[in-house]
Amino acid sequence: MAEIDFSNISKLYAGKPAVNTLNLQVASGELVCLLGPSGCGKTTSLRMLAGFLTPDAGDITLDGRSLLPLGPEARPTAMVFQRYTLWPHMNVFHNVAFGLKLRRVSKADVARRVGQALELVGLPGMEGRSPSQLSGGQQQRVALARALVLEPQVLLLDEPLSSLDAKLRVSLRGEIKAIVRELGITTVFVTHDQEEAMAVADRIAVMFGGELHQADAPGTLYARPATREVADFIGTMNFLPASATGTHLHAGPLAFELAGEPISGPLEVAIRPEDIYFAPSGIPAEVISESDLGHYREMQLRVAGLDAPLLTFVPRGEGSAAAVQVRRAVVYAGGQLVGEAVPVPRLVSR
Ligand SMILES: Nc1ncnc2c1ncn2[C@@H]1O[C@H](COP(=O)(O)OP(=O)(O)OP(=O)(O)O)[C@@H](O)[C@H]1O
Repeated sequence: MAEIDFSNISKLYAGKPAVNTLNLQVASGELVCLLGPSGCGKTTSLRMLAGFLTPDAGDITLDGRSLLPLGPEARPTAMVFQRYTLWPHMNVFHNVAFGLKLRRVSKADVARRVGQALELVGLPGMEGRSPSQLSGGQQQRVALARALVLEPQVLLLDEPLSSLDAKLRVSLRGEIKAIVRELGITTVFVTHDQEEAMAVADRIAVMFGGELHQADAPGTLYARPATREVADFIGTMNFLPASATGTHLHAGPLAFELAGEPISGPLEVAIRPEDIYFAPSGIPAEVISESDLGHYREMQLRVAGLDAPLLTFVPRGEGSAAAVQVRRAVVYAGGQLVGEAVPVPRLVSR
């Protein structure tokens, strides 16, 4: 078991909260990504969990026991940092073995565990190499082996892939996911890259300005962003001002039925670009710009009755027409999600 609980955690710098009343649970064996723009408090949260920073309020527990009285070295956590932090004068073996030696593990066990850890990260037999003889990706694998060899209950990853090139990032993130799954190790992974978070996480915790806005599975986060900020940050979104009467919503010529409590007043309807499609029976629209992005086309549309253009993604091979329809939308009041909405077919006047 290794269940983490951030309970009402706050951290202030010069009286300003870097993390404000964070409540977040990470289940045993779960991989949770902390995601958000620069300065949102994700690194501060991770460092409090690791013991490098002390919270000003709240508690962090592991399996119900507070971690706060323990220094970093006494916590059952191991961290991998953004920059390869290998000791350049030590070979791979000694880099990975370092923590075990501090723990007075026997020589034979050190050799066995280092061998196993290197195998796990795909670098078997590399013990004798010096860090300068390794690529960036290999160095980060060694850093991962150095963390895993300690058999921590909790693995902490602080932007571990951000100094690698794009292709390598994609392959290594897949490997990290597979390794932590195999080991069943509770993992907290900090990233500002939403695609990375979507690809690796069981759940993503999205933070803005020190506040947690939503912690959900990637699919849920994408389909039902809890706040307008999450909706804007994750993927691409069209926002339209709308008004409501009960469960009937209007955004210019678009009419929706809200699946939720009746509501009144000003709202915003948010529509993913891929949920806008060409349909001859839809609302008149004109393509004002278009870019071919390979597997799909991105189009700006001027839709009759709407002030702002709508962005749509059109799969390769699909044609366009002079009218559009909407598949689904999500609705925000005061920046908070109030529900999903489905379009009401437009009555065609004859
Ligand atoms: N040592 C410090 N002294 C003062 N302010 C700090 C300190 N460390 C962080 N902050 C502030 O706390 C807030 C949260 O910082 P944090 O590093 O946790 O954000 P982050 O989401 O990890 O950002 P990034 O992706 O840029 O690392 C920021 O406003 C930052 O400026």
